[in-house]
Amino acid sequence: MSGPKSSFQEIPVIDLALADDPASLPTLLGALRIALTEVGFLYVSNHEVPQQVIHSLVDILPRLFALPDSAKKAAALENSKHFLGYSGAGTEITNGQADIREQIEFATELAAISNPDAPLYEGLRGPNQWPTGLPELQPIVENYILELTLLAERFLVLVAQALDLPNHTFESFLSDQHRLKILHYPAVSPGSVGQGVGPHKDSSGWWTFLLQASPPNVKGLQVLNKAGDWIDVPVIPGTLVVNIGQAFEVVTHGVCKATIHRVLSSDYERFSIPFFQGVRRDLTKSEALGSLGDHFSTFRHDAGLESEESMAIDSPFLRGKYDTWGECQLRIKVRAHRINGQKFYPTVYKRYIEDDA
Ligand SMILES: O=C(O)CCC(=O)C(=O)O
Ligand SMILES: [Fe+2]
Repeated sequence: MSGPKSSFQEIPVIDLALADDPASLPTLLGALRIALTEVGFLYVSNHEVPQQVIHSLVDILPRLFALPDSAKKAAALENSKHFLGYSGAGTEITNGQADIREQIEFATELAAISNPDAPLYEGLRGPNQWPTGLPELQPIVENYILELTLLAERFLVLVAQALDLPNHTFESFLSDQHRLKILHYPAVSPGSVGQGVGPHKDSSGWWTFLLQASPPNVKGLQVLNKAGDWIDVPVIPGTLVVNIGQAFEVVTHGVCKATIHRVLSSDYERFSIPFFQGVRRDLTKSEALGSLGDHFSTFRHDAGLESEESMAIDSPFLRGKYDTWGECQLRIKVRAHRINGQKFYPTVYKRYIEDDA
């Protein structure tokens, strides 16, 4: 066991351009390994998502959220069995409290599953809903999802290398559906602070890639360090914020942590866009724990990385009664959006709501 682990005070920036030259790659991988095992949050710069793809999306946000209610309602999430579409501020609950943010959730465009024998969680797959009155939105969002899908895959190769694993180790955990949330945190009255989104670990994906889409003077995102202090994650133009999701924490046996974070509302409105790289819905607990267990047990013997907490993974996926990642996801969605749960998943609604595992 090493001494007390350093409690990070800021979020590291990983320059992906260093991967282009074999001479600088080891520097990148060393920094990434520290970010993975000691912080769980990082920025990436030189990520190669075309600036025009990002700018088009950022530019359209004010118009998107200024659409009339009727245009937003045309894409209402509560009409989607797949939990895709628009939901108003206060309708989503994190940590038992309503979040002050409105959002529109999209995903890789997929047809709904029609096989009645498919597991219930396959209902998460399905088509996007688009608000009316803003036809430019669809190609902009689709391009962005495509670029982020590619970036996220490239990034996983570096993560594998940083953790001494073969390049494509993590691809086998990915699903056909990645999800994108476009978030608007309205300003709260001057001087007050509200729950933009409550403290949480990301539970919907393998990794999260977040575009903070407001100017640098707009604060809000914070990360909890090991000493229990909230550390600001300021906007750094040209970067994306990248953080670990719970499935990755499970597969790495807690060596790489899904770090807790939150957003505080302020007297500035704020826009942000997390991309959640999807995890295979049929991934079971035994597969998640078994596949790389031996590899990560060697990390725990490595003096620099040994820690109690890395052995006690706190995960609803592991704790809960549901064996697949897909069912765990469906439960999360039903609990976050109860109208949809009641309407589309009546056979499991009560069980999921009452199960606080
Ligand atoms: O808006 C942000 O900066 C973070 C959002 C977030 O943590 C989430 O939606 O999981
Ligand atoms: Fe999050």
